[in-house]
Amino acid sequence: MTALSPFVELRRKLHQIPEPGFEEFKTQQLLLDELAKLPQERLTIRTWRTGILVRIAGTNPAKRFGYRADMDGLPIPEQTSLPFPSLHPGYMHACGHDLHMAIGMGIVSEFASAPMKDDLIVLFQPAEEGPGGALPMLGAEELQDWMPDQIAGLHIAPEYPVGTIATKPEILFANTSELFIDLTGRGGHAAFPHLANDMIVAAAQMVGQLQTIVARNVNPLDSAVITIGKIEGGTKQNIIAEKARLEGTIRTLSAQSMELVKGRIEAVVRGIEQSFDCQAHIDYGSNYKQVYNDPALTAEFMEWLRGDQEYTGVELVECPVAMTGEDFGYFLERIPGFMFWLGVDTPYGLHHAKLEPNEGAIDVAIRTVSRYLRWKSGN
Ligand SMILES: CC(=O)N[C@@H](CCC[C@H](N)C(=O)O)C(=O)O
Repeated sequence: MTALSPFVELRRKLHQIPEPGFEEFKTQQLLLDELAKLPQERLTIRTWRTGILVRIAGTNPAKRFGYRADMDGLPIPEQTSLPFPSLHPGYMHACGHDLHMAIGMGIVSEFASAPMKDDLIVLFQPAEEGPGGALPMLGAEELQDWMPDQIAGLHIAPEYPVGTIATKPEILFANTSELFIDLTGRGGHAAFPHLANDMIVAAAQMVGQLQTIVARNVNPLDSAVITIGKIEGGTKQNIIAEKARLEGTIRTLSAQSMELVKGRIEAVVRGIEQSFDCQAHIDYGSNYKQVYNDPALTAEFMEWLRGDQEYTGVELVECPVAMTGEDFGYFLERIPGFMFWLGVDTPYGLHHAKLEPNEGAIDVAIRTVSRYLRWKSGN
């Protein structure tokens, strides 16, 4: 039996301890323990909340390159057949952040042993799935004197084969806003609906009406999504529900469409309040900026990948924009750089309980990002 790469082993350990955003305590400790095993001469390690910032000093630095990996898991009960399943009931690394961190550690390890000319800052960032760690990390005191001049990040892509990298210049991922709507009416006996205001019926109406916004209000040549991923309401089958809560997310390609969609949501909610004689409260939770890849740097990276194919073995795909969100958009708003998809070849999509990414992608990413950074740094 061939030995596992240390970064595949690390991914498996991380996979077993998925944690919610800003509660990545065990994850942070595991990463700190792994960092402590590396040659320390060029490393400086800082923690920020549950995140970690690592500087790998270059041999003759003129620039600072940045690389970011996100850390949090999702509230999904795992249904994979993996021999190393989540040990945290109801939580799973179902968005690949376990691979993202293992790749980040592989990149630190590469440059800790054989530094490049320039400095490298590797950021292990909490809370990408929510409430968003990128924006507060950018404002963190710990980052200010290490702010990168250029930054990159990746996300696993179930639909591409291992060995594929997919990206594009300009917009890659959508603008996002979370959406929480609380409805309060009047509860009562199931047999006397005329004496109550049923918030289950109001919530059901609301879901249907919200779906008309994308179909009827957004320009069909633009793109938007409203997904309600969770509904809560009621206490028992023969009690009319006094309260209901809808939880969802809004995605748009333009900032203007986000404003339009929010305006229409508010109109729909006001209508429900009137027609059901109830109170509604909207909370937009956290909002992420679009992921906008720097056109020149992305084109250069794509060109480099094509030229370096015989060494990296990577197949480059110029992909379409996706309606996924990523708080990495905040890094890209401040620092020129790009994000790309990394093929992990698995039939189940992101946020699915059966997601089983092919771990062969870990070494592909470490090798490719390291080679690219050395090339950019001139060694
Ligand atoms: C890559 C990915 O799946 N990202 C998440 C980001 C979530 C943002 C926020 N919590 C929201 O739901 O709007 C995604 O769902 O796209």
